[in-house]
Amino acid sequence: MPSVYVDLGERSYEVRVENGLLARAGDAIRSAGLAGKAAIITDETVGSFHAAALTEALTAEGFTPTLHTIPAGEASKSMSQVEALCSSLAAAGHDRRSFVIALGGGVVGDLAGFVAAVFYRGIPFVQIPTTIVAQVDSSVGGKTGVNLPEGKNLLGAFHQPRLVIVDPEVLSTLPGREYREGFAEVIKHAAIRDGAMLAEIAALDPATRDVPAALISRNIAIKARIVEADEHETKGLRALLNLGHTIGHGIEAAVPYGEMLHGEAISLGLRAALYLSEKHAGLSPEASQEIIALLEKFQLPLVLDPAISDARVLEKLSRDKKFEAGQIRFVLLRSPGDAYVSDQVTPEDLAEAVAYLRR
Ligand SMILES: NC(=O)c1ccc[n+]([C@@H]2O[C@H](COP(=O)([O-])OP(=O)(O)OC[C@H]3O[C@@H](n4cnc5c(N)ncnc54)[C@H](O)[C@@H]3O)[C@@H](O)[C@H]2O)c1
Ligand SMILES: O=C(O)C(=O)C[C@@H](O)[C@H](O)[C@H](O)COP(=O)(O)O
Ligand SMILES: [Zn+2]
Repeated sequence: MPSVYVDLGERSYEVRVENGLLARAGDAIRSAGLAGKAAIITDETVGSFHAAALTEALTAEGFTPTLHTIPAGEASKSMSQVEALCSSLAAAGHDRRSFVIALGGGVVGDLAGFVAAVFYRGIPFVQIPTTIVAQVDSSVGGKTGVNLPEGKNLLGAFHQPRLVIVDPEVLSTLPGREYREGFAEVIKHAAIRDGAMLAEIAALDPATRDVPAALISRNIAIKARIVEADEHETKGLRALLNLGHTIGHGIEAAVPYGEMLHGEAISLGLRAALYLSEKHAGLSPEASQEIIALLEKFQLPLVLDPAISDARVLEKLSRDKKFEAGQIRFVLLRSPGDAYVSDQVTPEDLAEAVAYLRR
């Protein structure tokens, strides 16, 4: 199973993709050069399934980990949890030689990564992603942070992990809804950079809940190459990974955090981005439909709930981090695999695209 190396100079690291790797996590972490005291951060659900195996694997290698558990769900991606976790780490005797292990989905990864970025002004961390979203996307690239009531991911830091441990076997405990949402980010990666991957996704049978390890690696590699070229999203390339996220984040933040899963909101955001790509980027309706059919295949939402008002979505998305000095920067697709950042999209277009999601 191909592992992926993320080449970022002194911040480089390996993303190891291996079945059963969780049980060998202690050895993998030691081999990556980490030797201090470990703080495992997880959520209640993931912890109940996988924390014991991780603790055993670490103990077998001579680590003495402490366990810090948060409630499951997006509402935990908050500054109050950052403070609570930092206090918990300090109380457990962690210091600047310690390191954090994020065991969980994107919520745990973003939150624990941010804790690692700020605790004692920064300590190392390891990602052990347990959802598809986290294995193919959030565990790689070093974007860490939390939400504000005003919008998604508005506080954060770039802090690269020292190692990412991807064990596809941990996905066996993932509920169906979380399995399906993961494909929004997979379909996004195909749309941005790898049109041929759309056919591979189309060949999967969601009923089998299969997630081929090769598909996970392929997604990690797509993201890794983009992150290597534009680690801090200053060159207009990393912003491509935000396809579907301007309107998607607006929708995710328009309801109480956790009500809609990230991938579900991104599915709606992708449909809106495809609409604007047909309007401004010459995307063919056939290509657009090919991508929508995949979102449908994974039963992802495509129509916006009438209870969520357009005005609320537009207010939340107005804080999109890609916008600068009032200029809207929006990711469009010319064709599958060919995305770019456009400054052609107007506020009226955004309102039109949100309204389009009613149909
Ligand atoms: N940093 C990045 O680059 C990046 C990329 C994509 C998404 N994200 C962020 O990731 C978050 C979404 O991540 P997510 O979709 O993984 O959500 P999540 O972490 O909330 O996980 C979803 C649910 O699945 C449960 N779960 C996780 N792994 C499980 C397992 N193996 N077995 C059983 N249950 C399990 C969790 O307890 C949770 O209830 C959002 O906050 C999003 O903004 C960040
Ligand atoms: O890693 C990136 O860059 C991404 O954009 C990946 C996204 O899937 C992810 O949701 C990310 O957290 C969004 O970043 P943000 O900067 O828009 O908050
Ligand atoms: Zn995302």
